[in-house]
Amino acid sequence: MGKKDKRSRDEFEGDVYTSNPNPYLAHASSSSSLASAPSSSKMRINMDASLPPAPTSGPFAGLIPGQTTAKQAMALEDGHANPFTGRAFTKRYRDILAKRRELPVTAQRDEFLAMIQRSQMVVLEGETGSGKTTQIPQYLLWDLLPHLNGKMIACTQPRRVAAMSVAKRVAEEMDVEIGAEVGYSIRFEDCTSNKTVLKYMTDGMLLREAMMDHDLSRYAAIIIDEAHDRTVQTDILMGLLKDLCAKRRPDLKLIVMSATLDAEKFQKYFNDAPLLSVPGRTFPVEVFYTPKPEPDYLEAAIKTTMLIHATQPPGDILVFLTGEDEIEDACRRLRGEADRLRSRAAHDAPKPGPLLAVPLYSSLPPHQQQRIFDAAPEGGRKVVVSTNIAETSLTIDGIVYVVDPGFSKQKVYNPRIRVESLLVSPISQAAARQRAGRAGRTRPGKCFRLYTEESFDKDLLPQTYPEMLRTNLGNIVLQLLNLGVQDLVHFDFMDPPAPETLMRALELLNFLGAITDDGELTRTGQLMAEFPVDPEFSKMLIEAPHYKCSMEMLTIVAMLNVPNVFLRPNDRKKEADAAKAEFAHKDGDHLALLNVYHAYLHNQRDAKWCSANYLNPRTLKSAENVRTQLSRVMTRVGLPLVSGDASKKAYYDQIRKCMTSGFFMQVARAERGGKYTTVMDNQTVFLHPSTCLLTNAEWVMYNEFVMTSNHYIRTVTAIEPGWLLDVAPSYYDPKAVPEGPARDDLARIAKTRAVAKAIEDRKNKKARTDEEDQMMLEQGRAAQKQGRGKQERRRK
Ligand SMILES: Nc1ncnc2c1ncn2[C@@H]1O[C@H](COP(=O)(O)OP(=O)(O)OP(=O)(O)O)[C@@H](O)[C@H]1O
Repeated sequence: MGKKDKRSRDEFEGDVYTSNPNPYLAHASSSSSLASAPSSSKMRINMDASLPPAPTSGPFAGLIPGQTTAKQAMALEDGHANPFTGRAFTKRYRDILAKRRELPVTAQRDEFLAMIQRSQMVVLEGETGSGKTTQIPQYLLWDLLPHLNGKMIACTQPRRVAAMSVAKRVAEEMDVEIGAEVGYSIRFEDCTSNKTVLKYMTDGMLLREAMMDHDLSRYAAIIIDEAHDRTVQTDILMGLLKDLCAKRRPDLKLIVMSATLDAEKFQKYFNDAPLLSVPGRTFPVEVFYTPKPEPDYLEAAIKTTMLIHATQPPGDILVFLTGEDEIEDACRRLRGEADRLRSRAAHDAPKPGPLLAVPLYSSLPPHQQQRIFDAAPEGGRKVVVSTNIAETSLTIDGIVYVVDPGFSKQKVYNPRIRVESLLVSPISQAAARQRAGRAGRTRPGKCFRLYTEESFDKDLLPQTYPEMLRTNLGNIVLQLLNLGVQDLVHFDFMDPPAPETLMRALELLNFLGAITDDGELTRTGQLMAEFPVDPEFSKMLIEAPHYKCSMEMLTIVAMLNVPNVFLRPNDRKKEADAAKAEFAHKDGDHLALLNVYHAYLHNQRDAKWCSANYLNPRTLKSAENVRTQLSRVMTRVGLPLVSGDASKKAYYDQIRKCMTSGFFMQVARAERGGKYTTVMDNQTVFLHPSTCLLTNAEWVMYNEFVMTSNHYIRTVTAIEPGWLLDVAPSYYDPKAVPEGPARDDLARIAKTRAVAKAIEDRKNKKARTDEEDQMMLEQGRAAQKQGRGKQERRRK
């Protein structure tokens, strides 16, 4: 038994600590713990009221939370039985354990523990594959033993697929069932139980939990992984947790893990927290560059992949592309090329093996994403073609080759014209290193960069530009307000967003009725924050019962929150367009989406029916899933699920009007020559060629602004300008609208309405006066009659 251990034993058995070097226990008040101590003198007493007494028997006997040494923990890991389950360790566990002990991070287990036992916050920087994501949470688990006080350890990931797959790996490493001691939580899926002590989750899920419980009291420690990714959610979590640690949870441990050399910036942000650098990686990765720039990265990626397949020793391939359509297209082409290669192989030459091409992108349902872990075909190869969601934390066993064209789709936001778009842009050097790091995890690897070395050095930014600085903040501001952060201007952002972007977000929320003029969250705002979608969509859902179209709005919002359902293969564009026209609605694309969804259900979700109609069955399935989740939120917050009468003329008007209540800021008016002008920002735009709109609508609302050589508006529906005055009277006060035909129209409608109202008022007033005259007349007659009656009676 170690020295520390012996001392703890002596002090714990029936007595109170007198001196405690552990900051985890340091803030405890002795009187409170004494008062709550059981009378038995044999009971161990812990000074921290938030921690239960450490056990005197069983596998964890003698371990004091926050004081465990690596040696003690490793002795338990090496033991006969799993201390968590009581079951004997399996052979597979021991095999994996041997490999884990070879990871670079193992050498620094003691150093890490000493740091986290001394300091509330630690920044950890390590090479890809050094063991951060899988090992550090387990080190903490053995140290804090959070199960002893019913708390958990959380490890956040920017991406769902990583949270799920790492949790599964760690459950295997700990020899427990996934969902029991080790679990994961991602949007729309919670795989945890009351046994869970280590939870991998997306940063977005932890933020949602923080809305319910501002102190995150269920957690003993939180690890923010892949902090260098700098997603908006990660940045907000860092700000919130920093504040929480300082003000309300001195007992909470916080570890921020990053793969890059930017660790100093994190260290500084976290009040000069100690830094642990983990050098070294698992296996070497050889990097190759192209001698000259490639004119078409997609073609180059396919060519390189086929070349590897035809000439390189066994091993699977991971190819990075930018989006769903491109990936599906590449998978089809790779399958075709591989088949051709096999059929063309000379009789006497060795035949290249079969090739399994698997796509990976965020909108694929989770079970389909899991296909990337399928084994390669016998004697052949697996190629995973993925967006940058495979860039971090993922280990796909068998990947030896990485093909990196150097691009990804990135958000860009222009607050001046309030347009957010996804643009294919060059990745950063840090992202390129991450990509290369997907090889060399379970054996040595090779990375083929489809750009020159000079380009890597000179053209790629060292770090990924924080998402916070290039995104629309509407949803984030709503979340922060719901988390109780009132002073957004002074919120401790690592990189504060541009004031104009923040102002635009506040303006949007104010016009949507989510916040007051003083920036306080309204009841509508609180309801809006419950929905995991952009504020315009949640506003539509909240307004839906008023327009008697909750069911329709759920469908439309769900369909707009999944990728495009319409397929349009290059060689069958005409047929695909004809199939799409069958679903068209004269008033626009949103109603066409409603038609598609109804037809999908009517045809029993049949995949064959989908492909005959050029619809993507996977996307429709996702839409159904999103719709279910949203309808659960509506029910939970008490919004009635009502529907109108589709045979009535007003039915579609009500739906369009409800959509306008959310998207009134995205409206354009027709000009001559098929052009439109956005009403408030005066941008000239065209209807996207994909539109189903069949009328020459003068006024339209749109969902997306697409920037190419021309500016297009996509997913468009005809609206009445008068609705704008109904749903957003102050935004569309004609005085606030820029001069031009739109303003003239609105002013004319406002004036006509004012005149009509005046006439109505006068009519009402006249009706009132006539009514009053009539009443007085009748009263007079009655009085006369009464008077005559009296006279007669008197006469008699
Ligand atoms: N599912 C798995 N199958 C086989 N080996 C795995 C698996 N997951 C992890 N490993 C092994 O553990 C090593 C460390 O993985 P881990 O995810 O902890 O690294 P990391 O330092 O967090 O890297 P990164 O920052 O790139 O995610 C891998 O390189 C690999 O050898």
